[in-house]
Parts: sequence; C-alpha cells; structure tokens
Amino acid sequence: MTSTLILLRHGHSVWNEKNIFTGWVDVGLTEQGRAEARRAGELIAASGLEPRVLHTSLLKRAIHTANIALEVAELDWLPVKRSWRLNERHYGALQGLNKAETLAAHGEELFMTWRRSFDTPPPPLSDDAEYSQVHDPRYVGIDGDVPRTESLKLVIDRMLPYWHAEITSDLAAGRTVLVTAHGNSLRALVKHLDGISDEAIAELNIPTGIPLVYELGDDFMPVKPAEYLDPEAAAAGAAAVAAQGKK
Ligand SMILES: O=C(O)[C@@H](CO)OP(=O)(O)O
Repeated sequence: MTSTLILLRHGHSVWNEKNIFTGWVDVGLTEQGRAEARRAGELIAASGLEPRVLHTSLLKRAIHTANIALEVAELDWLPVKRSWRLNERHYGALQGLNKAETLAAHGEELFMTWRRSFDTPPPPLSDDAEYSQVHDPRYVGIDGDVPRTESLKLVIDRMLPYWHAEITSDLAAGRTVLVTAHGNSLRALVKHLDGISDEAIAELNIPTGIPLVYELGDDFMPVKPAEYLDPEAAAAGAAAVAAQGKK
C-alpha cells in the first residue's frame, strides 16, 4: 500500500521580504505570502489529493499558510497537530540580521557555511537577546532545552523523532498528510526521504508556497521522485531562495 505526503513551505514572510534571517522568530506573511497560500490551496484542490490531517510547526507563518490554503480547498475542518519539532532551524545570533549585510560583513564563505553547511551552526543567540525564544511560553516543557542555535544536522535530530512517531502513524492509518513548515525543517525531511548526502543538501532550496507531493511505500520512503504541483514556479522560487543575500 502506498500513502501520500504533501509538503508545503509557508508563503513569503515579512522577514523574507526584508531579507532578514528569521529562524524561530514568529513573523507573519506578506500579501504575496497570503496569495501564495491561496494558490497552494487551489493547486491542492485541483490535484484531486485529499489531505486528511495537517501537521504544522508552532510558528504563525506556517499556521496561517495552512489555514489559508485549507480554506481555499474547503478543508478547514482538517484535524491539526502542531509541534516545535517542525519549526524552522534556529538561526542563533543571526536571527534578526539582514542577509545582505551579513554577507558583506563576513564574506561569502562564512555566510554560506552558516546558511547551508550540514553541521556548522551559527554562533549561539544569548538568552537576553531581543530575538531569543528561551522565555517564550509555547516552548515550556519541550523535550530538552530551547535551542540557542542549530545546524541542519541538529534540525534533523529533533525533527525525525516527530516524523517517525507522529507523521508516519497518520500515513500508516491511510491518511494523506499535509505538512506545513519551513525552508530548513523541510530540507531536513527531504534529505531523509530522498537520501541526499550531507554535501549535496547544500544545493537544495525549497520554494515558498508550492506543494511538493510524495508517494511513499510501506517503509515510508518514496516509491518515485516527488513532484511539485507547479514545477515551473517551484524552480523559479528555489532559485530566488538560493540568491538571498546577494541583492
Ligand atoms: O531566515 C530563515 O529562517 C531561513 C528561511 O527563510 O533562511 P535561509 O533560506 O537563509 O536558511
């Protein structure tokens, strides 16, 4: 038996627009982001896919994207599960900094190491910093400490337990699952599903607001390559993410 997984990165956010490292900072969508979410809902409706449960992060850009898309697809009623384990990568001391200014200040090599290396986290964010999450009530009682920074490897380490425990159990029950999350938490999941190497994952960028569909086998691994519901827009969107900082 196969099951269907739909991955959706949140639409364009206020800090995407301002070219600012975001991570766990809870920023909203822009009008463009809301339009992307509506389009995602149209694409899901037109595809004939029938999501039966939604998993989101605890961040409103993902939650709002899902709500808008599901309203358009007339699926407002879907049961929802949320977890910090689907949050964006914590960007450490880069949270709140402009990407172009960071590139200019530190040079391309360090900038790209922080953005896309597999296991080098940015410097940690201090607990009294404006954009720290250590006192945020939504993270009280999470398993382990609230992160002060994360590499992609650390995101994989905290995201995969949720995949194995929560998402695959919905898939096993025969439900088509919609996961609405973030550029780097979805890169972590795609790395796992597609068996992408630690080196090659640096080249993978996920566009905002375009559903990516996997058909999975009994082992919850893909039986064929995943497909974006709008491949042309996805390629353009991924190229735009890759170019961030260089403008
Ligand atoms: O700022 C962030 O949190 C992420 C996603 O927007 O950025 P990047 O693509 O540079 O990892």
